[in-house]
Amino acid sequence: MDYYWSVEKTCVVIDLGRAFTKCGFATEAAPRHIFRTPELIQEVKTDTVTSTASFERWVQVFEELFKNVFFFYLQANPKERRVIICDKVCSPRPMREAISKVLFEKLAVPAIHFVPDLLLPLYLTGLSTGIVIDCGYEETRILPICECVPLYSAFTTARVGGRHVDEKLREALLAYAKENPSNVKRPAKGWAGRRKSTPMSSPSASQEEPTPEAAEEPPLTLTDMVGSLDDVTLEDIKMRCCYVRYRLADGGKCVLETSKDIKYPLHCDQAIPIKAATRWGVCEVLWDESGERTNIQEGIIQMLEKCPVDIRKSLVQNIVVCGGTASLPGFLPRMALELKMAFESDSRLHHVCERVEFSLPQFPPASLIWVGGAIYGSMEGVAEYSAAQYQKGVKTPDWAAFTLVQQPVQPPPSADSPTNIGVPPAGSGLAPPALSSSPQKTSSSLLASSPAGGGSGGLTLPMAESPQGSNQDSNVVEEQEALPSPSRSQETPASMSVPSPGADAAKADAEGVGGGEGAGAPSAQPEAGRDTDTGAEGTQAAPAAAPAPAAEGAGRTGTRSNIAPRPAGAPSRTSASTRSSGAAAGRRGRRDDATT
Ligand SMILES: Nc1ncnc2c1ncn2[C@@H]1O[C@H](COP(=O)(O)OP(=O)(O)OP(=O)(O)O)[C@@H](O)[C@H]1O
Repeated sequence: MDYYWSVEKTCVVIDLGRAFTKCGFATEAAPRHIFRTPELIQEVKTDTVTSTASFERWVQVFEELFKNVFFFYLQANPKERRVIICDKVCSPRPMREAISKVLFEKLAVPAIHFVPDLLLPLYLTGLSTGIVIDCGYEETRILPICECVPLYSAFTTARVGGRHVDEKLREALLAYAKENPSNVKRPAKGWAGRRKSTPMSSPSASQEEPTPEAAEEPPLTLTDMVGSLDDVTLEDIKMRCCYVRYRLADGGKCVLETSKDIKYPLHCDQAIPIKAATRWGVCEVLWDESGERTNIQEGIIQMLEKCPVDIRKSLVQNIVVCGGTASLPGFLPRMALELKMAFESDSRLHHVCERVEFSLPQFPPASLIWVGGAIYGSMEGVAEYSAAQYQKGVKTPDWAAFTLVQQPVQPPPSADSPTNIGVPPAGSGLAPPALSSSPQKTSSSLLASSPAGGGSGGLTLPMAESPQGSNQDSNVVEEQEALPSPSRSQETPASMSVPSPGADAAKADAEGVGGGEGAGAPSAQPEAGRDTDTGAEGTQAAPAAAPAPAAEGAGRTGTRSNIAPRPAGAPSRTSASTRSSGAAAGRRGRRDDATT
C-alpha cells in the first residue's frame, strides 16, 4: 500500500514595523530576523512611502520586502507557507490590498491572515481584558480590549516614541560638543577596510598610520563628528548608554540614576563623551509635561476617559507594554509611577488606581507582537484569506470593520447522555455556550464562549460581509454592565519589583532583555467590508473579535508588578485547567499532523 504524507509547513509571521520588521516562523519563540524597514515609515519624505501612497507604490515596496523575507531572511518557499500579517491599527486599505496582491500574485502563498497587531500581546498574559501599550518608533499606541473585543473607539496615540528620544540625544550631543570644542583625531582613510584584512588584531596592527593626505586635512572637531553621526549609530548609543530614571517617593532619591559620564567608542581611537545627565535626560521626552505633545501617561488617561466607566477597573488590572522603546531600562517602573500619580491627581479616575497591574511576559518587549502572532499562527481553526477567495474577488479583509458572524451551535448533550463523558456541565464555565443570533448579544456570546471563559469549542467566526457596519461596538460596550474582572493565572503575583539603586545604577551601565515561551488559544475572526482608506482612524467603534487569549505558557512566564496591593475580595481567577484547555488546542500545530 502506498502512503502519501502531506505535512503543511508552519506559517510565516511578519510584523511590519515602521522602524523594524520582524519575521520568522509560527511556533518559534522569537523572530528569526529583525531588520530595518525605513521604507515603511509613513511620513512625507521623498524616500519613504506616505500613508496616502498609491496602491502601485505599496506594491513596489512590498514586492521587494516580501521577496527579501522569503528568499533572503527565511529561505522558505512561499508556495508552502501561510502568512500571518500583524496588521497595524490605521493601516491604509491600499497597503493591505498591495500586501494581498504581492503575496498571492507574485509569491503564490496559499493564504494570508491579517491579525490586528495590538491584540496579539494579550495572548501572553492569559487574559481577555486589558490595555496594550505599544511604545514603538514613531508613536505610542494604546488600545483597550474588553473580553476579547478591542474598543477601537477608545484607541489613542501619544506622539512620543523612540524617534523623539533619538532626536533629543542628537541635540544633547551637539550641544555638548559646541560647549566643549575640541579636536578629535581624524580616522585614517580606508580604516575599516584595512582593519578587516588585519589578521588577529594586535595593538600595533590596529593602529593605522595617518596617510599623508589625512595629515594635510583640517582637524576634525567633535561637533563635526557628532553632526555626522548616522541614525543607526545614534540608536546604538541610545540602546547602550541611555535609561529612564524614576523617583520612588516624593523628594526621594532617583532610582537608576548614576553620575557617571561615559564614552561611546566610535572608531579605533575616537570616542564620543556622554554626560551622565544626558543619559537619562533624553528619555524624559517620553513623559514630557510641557504640553508640546501628548505624553504616555496622558495618552493612557485619555484612553481610559473614552472607555465606559464600568470597565475601567478591569482594564487597568492587566496592562501589557510592548514596543522597542519599552526596552529602555527603567521604562516600566517609571510608567507605573507616572500612571499612579496621574490617576491620583484626576478625581474622575481616582477609583481605578486601587489596583493597577502590569503583566510582564518574559519576552523582549520589541517582539511581543510578533510572538503573539506566532502563537496565533500555531492554532487550529483560525480563519484565513485564501488564494481562492482572492481569485474569486473577495475583498481583502479590513479588520476595522470586522463583525462577528455566529454559527448555530449544537446544545451540549445532557448530563446523562453517554456521549457526555468528559464534557463539563453547562454553566460550569467550561461548556460551549448557546449563542444568540441577535447582533446585540454578540459580546455576551463572545464573552461566554471565549476560551478564557472556558468555551473554546463552541464558536466559529467565519468571514462575512457586515450588514451592520461599524456601530456594533457601542452596543458591545454598553451591554457589559457588570463585567467580571479579568481572570488571572494562579501564580502569586509578585509585588512591584523595584531594583535597588545600587543595582540599578550598575544596570544602567549595561543593557539587556530576557526571553521565554508562551502559548494561546483560538477564538474569533474579523471580516472585511469597509472601503475607507484607513482602518480605525475614525472614532466609530468597530467590533472585532480578538482571538481569545488563553495562554498556557503565560501562566509559567507571567510575572507582574502591582502598584497597589490586591484588595480583599479581589476578583476570582480562572482555574488553570480552564485556560489550559484552550491552550492545549492552541499549541497543537494547525496542520502539522501527518495525514495519510
Ligand atoms: N534595547 C533597546 N533599548 C532602547 N531602545 C530600543 C531597544 N530596542 C529597540 N529600541 C527602539 O525601539 C524603537 C523601535 O521599536 P519597535 O521595533 O517596536 O518599532 P516599530 O514596531 O518598528 O515601530 P512602530 O511601532 O512605530 O511601527 C526604535 O526607536 C529603537 O531605537
